[in-house]
Amino acid sequence: AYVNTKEILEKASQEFYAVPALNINNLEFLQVIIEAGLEERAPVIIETSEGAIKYAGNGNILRGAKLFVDMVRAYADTIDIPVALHLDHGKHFEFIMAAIKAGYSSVMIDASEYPFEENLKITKKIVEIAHSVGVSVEAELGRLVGIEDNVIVEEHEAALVDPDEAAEFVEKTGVDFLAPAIGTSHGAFKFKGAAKLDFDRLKKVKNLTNKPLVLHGASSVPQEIVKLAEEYGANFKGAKGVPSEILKEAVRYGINKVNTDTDLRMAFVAGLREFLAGNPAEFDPRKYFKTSKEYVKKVIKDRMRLLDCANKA
Ligand SMILES: O=C(COP(=O)(O)O)NO
Ligand SMILES: [Ca+2]
Ligand code: NA
Ligand SMILES: [Zn+2]
Repeated sequence: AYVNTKEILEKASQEFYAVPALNINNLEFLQVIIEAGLEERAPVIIETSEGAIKYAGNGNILRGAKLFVDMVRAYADTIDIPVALHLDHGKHFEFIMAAIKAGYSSVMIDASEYPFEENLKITKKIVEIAHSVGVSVEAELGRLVGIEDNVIVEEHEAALVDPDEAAEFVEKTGVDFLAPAIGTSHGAFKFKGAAKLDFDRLKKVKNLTNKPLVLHGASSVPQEIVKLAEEYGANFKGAKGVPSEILKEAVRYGINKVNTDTDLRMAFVAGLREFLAGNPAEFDPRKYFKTSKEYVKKVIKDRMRLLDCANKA
């Protein structure tokens, strides 16, 4: 069934488990996410960035948004696990409105690069619009280090979430779920030194807001995938993600939505490289994505179990 993201996350927050939010750009990722959800009996949160919407619609934003809603609903309306579609890192009004108009379950308004008051004002406006038509809203406080949606956020600018600000922010905006920056970053090259998240801030944000919380930049960059891809010519030197143990701890302290994009991308390309190296004569796209899809599916199933949302559909 096609549901509102808030429904999935409120339940997760009550029962202290988390659901992976899985980014898609094409049909193949959607197919294996649905298969994984059905096999694990897990709720499914699918998300698309603004770039994915532009990509799918050949630059036409509303067409791209509608394409994803129609694809996701074609699956969701015919299966018995809950499925939600979320706009990830909505930064531009045009994309947020297109997602709402097309029928997304929820939208993120990411105004985290602005000062607090500005972020609050922008987020409040989006919440009013989205809530008026039953769409739920995610917002972000603090900034991730490293590359944030192809905007390089310098180390020194990286500002982790201020828990007291978070309480005021949630109170004044009415946002449904919140992404507190606690030390992660997007992409395959996280952390300068040892992987470390600020759990003290996380616990405070949870206690002060009592809202479902989102961890961005949560890919683990499994080393076996890195090695396999490198065996077939990839160059992923220095790739590093969030260790599983740290993810489990984050869930214990109140993270309920775990944004996962990089791990899916790396599994897909590792499978593609391996398949193409071993099948020089193959040119049927229903075949040469096979290994890629298997690897992506396994990453997703493992993560559903790790986050404890398996058998929670
Ligand atoms: O935060 C993410 C994904 O993060 P990763 O790059 O760690 O998969 N999407 O919004
Ligand atoms: Ca941001
Ligand atoms: Na998001
Ligand atoms: Zn993110």
